[in-house]
Amino acid sequence: MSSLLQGVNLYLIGMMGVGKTTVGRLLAKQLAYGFVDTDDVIAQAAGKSINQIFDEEGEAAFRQLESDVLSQVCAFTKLTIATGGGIVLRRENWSYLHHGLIVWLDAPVELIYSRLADDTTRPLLQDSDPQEKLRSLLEQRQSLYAQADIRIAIAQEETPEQIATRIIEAIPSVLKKPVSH
Ligand SMILES: Nc1ncnc2c1ncn2[C@@H]1O[C@H](COP(=O)(O)OP(=O)(O)O)[C@@H](O)[C@H]1O
Ligand SMILES: O=C(O)C1=C[C@@H](OP(=O)(O)O)[C@@H](O)[C@H](O)C1
Ligand SMILES: [Mg+2]
Repeated sequence: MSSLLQGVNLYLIGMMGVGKTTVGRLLAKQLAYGFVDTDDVIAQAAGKSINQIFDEEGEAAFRQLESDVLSQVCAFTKLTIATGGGIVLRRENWSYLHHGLIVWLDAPVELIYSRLADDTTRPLLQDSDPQEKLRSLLEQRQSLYAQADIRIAIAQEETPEQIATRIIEAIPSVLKKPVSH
């Protein structure tokens, strides 16, 4: 698979809680790729948590940092990159994402909510009705996520290992060269 990919980066996109960070790390290992999580790079560079960045600088400043990180990582090859759920919002980010293969991890809001109900690290979910907030974020973003090269629909009870395997199995179908006439 690594030889088929020829070093092309894989970008995982999708809603918060869908498993981009968890699956991305496994996927990188399986492909002998490096692993980057854009949120981790942002937090390390800023010297504070994502919550603190949102609190102290606001979402717009976070989105700028996110674009800056993405523009830098896309210069490298052989990476699996777990993005933050909102990376799809800025048009300029798509020009970076399209340097590689874009994989959308798609799961129902109920599954995501069951994972994040007690989570305090997602500033956008610190809301009086987090499940409704997830619903409205997904509604705003669904058509953007759908621009990915590969969609992986995630069912309840699927392990991160099973999801990583399904991604690897889906790659050849999008790497096929078009038939020349
Ligand atoms: N396939 C899975 N099955 C069960 N729990 C999972 C799975 N993938 C991720 N999780 C858990 O869900 C939470 C969110 O996962 P994470 O990888 O941080 O998602 P994202 O990066 O998309 O926000 C974490 O607690 C993680 O351990
Ligand atoms: O959906 C979003 O807008 C966000 C998702 C988070 O990352 P994960 O998708 O890894 O949770 C993080 O970037 C920030 O809290 C904003
Ligand atoms: Mg993540």
